[in-house]
Amino acid sequence: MFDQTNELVRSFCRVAREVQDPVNHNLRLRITGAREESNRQYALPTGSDIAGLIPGDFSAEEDGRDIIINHREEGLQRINCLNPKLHALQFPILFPYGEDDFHLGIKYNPVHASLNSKRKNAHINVEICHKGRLIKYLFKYVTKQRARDEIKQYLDCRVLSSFETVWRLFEFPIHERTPAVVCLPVHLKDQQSVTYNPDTGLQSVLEDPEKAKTMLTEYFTLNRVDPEARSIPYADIPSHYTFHLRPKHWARRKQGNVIGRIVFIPPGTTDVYFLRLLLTKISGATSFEDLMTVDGYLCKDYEDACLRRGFLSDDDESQATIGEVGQWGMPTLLRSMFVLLLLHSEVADPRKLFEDNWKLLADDLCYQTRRALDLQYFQPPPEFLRSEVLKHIETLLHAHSKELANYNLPLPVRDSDELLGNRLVCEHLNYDLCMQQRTADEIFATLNREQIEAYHNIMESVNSGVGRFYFLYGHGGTGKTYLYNTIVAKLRSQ
Ligand SMILES: Nc1ncnc2c1ncn2[C@@H]1O[C@H](COP(=O)(O)OP(=O)(O)OP(=O)(O)O)[C@@H](O)[C@H]1O
Repeated sequence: MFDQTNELVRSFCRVAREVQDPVNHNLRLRITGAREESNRQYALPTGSDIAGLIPGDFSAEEDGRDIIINHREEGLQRINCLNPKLHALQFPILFPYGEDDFHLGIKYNPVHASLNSKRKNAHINVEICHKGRLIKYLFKYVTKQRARDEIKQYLDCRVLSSFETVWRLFEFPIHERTPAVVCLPVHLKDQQSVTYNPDTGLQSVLEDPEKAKTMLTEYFTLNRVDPEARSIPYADIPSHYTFHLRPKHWARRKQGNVIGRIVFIPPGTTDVYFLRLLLTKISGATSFEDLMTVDGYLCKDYEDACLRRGFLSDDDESQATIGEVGQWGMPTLLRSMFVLLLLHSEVADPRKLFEDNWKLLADDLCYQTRRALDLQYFQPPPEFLRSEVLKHIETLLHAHSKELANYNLPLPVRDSDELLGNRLVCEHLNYDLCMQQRTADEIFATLNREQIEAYHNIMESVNSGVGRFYFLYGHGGTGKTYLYNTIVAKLRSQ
């Protein structure tokens, strides 16, 4: 592949052939950076910036990253490390087309690259360049990545580890997403986003019928022409149809497992939120007006249509919204959204909505409490977390001049630290449940017959709530503490 695609390799091979000929004894190959402007991602990289690409042992006699060529007549000739062709010579597998350096959109032929690496043709350049240590180094620097700020260097594409190089050359998957998700837009009539070239002029944008088409408008068109599509909700359309861009239209899906997701619109009074709500509930709409029409009556807006269809009479939609956002949103977002719902969405029973969802809204508070108390495994009591959520909601409501009482929500316990109980008790409750369970299981397996008998007696009393009083006695060193520890670990794990 290098012979065919890499200009530098071709030049070297040509010169190599020529120098075999005694007539061309004094032939000279010179590489010049004649390019006026470079499309490289990083100009003139320094050694410290490309820690992974410095060949050699960093020893005193190190000759930098220059390439040395042994010319028959003139002896050793140096190609300076600032020559932009250097990378293509040093790392022919990374820059198979003789590119100057890494840059966005770098040409890459994975089929040829992997074939080449299998055939090991990649060595040809290294031999010509007389840089044998390079091969050693490519493997050696696996353990020699001395990146100072690894994350930054990785993000800047400064470090390309040998694992990654091989991974990409062999086309192993970089990421996986199964099934593929198609994002479905929602917009009001004639309010879709349009991408256009500023040089073409706005009039031509307006006159282009394709610009007026979106997945949503074409969904309406599909419903007009395809009776089978009418039973499928907008969100499920990508599972059955694929969207083509030229011309824009939905066509029946022939293969592939794909799901659709309608873009999230925050709840509020915006019409587009209610349009989305209609699209999630109604199948087969043929136009925006069709969605707004209820029993032959054209409603004044989408909210009106939702009301007439009875979508806003209960809190199902609010519950579903919290449930949906709870899958991916942080609890802070959820709490803000809960308050937004209270403020704008006419929640019928705010108290029930709170009681059903407060645990979701408190997801981060357990962690925050642990950090505040510096007790890593402490499990705050539920009533404490519930009270903390209420405090957060109250603060958010205050920003809108509202009170918890306005929505019939319970009040938080003002001195909620009391709910946490005694600090010493908290410290004793600071244990990892899984670890306790493991310990209990491990020790239990080693108990002797008498210990097991005592264990079952005591545990039965605890589990049944009888609360008997036991006195464990025996000679010193006969395993009383051992048994006690087993029982404690078991009870703590519960
Ligand atoms: N079933 C068991 N399997 C393995 N080791 C055990 C078992 N029971 C007790 N041991 C070990 O025996 C030693 C003494 O046990 P332990 O300290 O529980 O005795 P004790 O009855 O509480 O002693 P003392 O009355 O002196 O406090 C400990 O090293 C403990 O790990």
